Amino acid sequence: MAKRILTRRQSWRIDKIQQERIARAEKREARMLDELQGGELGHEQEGLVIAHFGVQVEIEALEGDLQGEHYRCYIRANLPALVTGDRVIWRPARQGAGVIIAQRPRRSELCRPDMRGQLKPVAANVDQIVIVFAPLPEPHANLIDRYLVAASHAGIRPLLLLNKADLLDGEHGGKARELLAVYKTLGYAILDVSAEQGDRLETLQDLLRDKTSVFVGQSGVGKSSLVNRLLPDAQMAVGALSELTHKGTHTTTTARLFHFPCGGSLIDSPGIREFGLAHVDAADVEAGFIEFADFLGRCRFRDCSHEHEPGCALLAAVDSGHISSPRLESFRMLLKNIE
Ligand SMILES: Nc1nc2c(ncn2[C@@H]2O[C@H](COP(=O)(O)OP(=O)(O)OP(=O)(O)O)[C@@H](O)[C@H]2O)c(=O)[nH]1
Ligand SMILES: [Zn+2]
Repeated sequence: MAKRILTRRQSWRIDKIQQERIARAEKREARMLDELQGGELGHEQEGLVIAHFGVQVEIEALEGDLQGEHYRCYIRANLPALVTGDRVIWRPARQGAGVIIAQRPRRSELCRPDMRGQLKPVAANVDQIVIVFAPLPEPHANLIDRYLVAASHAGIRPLLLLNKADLLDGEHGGKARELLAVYKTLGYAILDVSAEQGDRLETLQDLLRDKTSVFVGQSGVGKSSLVNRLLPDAQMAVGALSELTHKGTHTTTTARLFHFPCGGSLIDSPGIREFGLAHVDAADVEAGFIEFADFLGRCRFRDCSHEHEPGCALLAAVDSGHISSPRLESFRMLLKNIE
């Protein structure tokens, strides 16, 4: 893409347009704040972003008399973009409205490419990525490995969750049983449950407590079934969401934070469920394959493809049983996709 060189006159005009735009935004903000406060704003306090709607966010008050209540807040023009899960400082105004004053630093970010292919945060402060798979549809190790790489890249702990455990002993259970064993050996947190039969859901609830989680995984593995089990009033929450966005036009795209009755929170949206297919580079892939650490960089050839080369440290590790061959296959596939 050729960079356009601007004449002095053009760049002066652009500056002027930008200044006018900023001035307009400031005026709008001042008017809004005037309207809101009618002279009075409550004191500054901690809040949690529950959902985002254009220029407004829905926040939950985290302290004081208002704790647990939801407010519609305006975002000051000088603030960075906020996303679901952000911690903020805000001030209440009248009638369930308020103003965001500041954004707290984020512990973590989940990002997805936007329509222009640029990586944008969609959720903040997620502690755990629950990677759901099941005996049916038959799991692809490669997809699970992609999610693991993405989790490692985001610095967020993964939990591997095998749903439909009731099908494990049936004719379709073979592949899932094999994967269960592979990831257990690698030391990942892993649990098998059945959303339908309710098996081991209390153990899952324990693993969700005190954390903010997202659920990801292939279509049909039972994410909705699990969420419905864990969040009996999710339907109600979705109704409230439509009301907030007036005509409910944004209901399917914006992420929303829910509290599990048994403790812990969930951030969910169709977009978030597809997380993990975002951009990562070769170093991210290498870092995501934890059992490869001792062998990477030890191949005889620097540009080793780990397919057939003599002196390949990864192939040797497969031979000696330190790396499983499906993991190596999946590693090669991910690297190939990046190229
Ligand atoms: N046998 C069995 N079936 C289940 C279980 N959990 C969910 N299912 C079934 O699996 C199918 C898919 O479940 P969903 O919850 O819609 O899966 P999903 O991951 O949300 O799928 P998408 O919405 O396409 O992403 C449904 O027919 C469920 O009834 C389970 O524990 N055991
Ligand atoms: Zn090699």
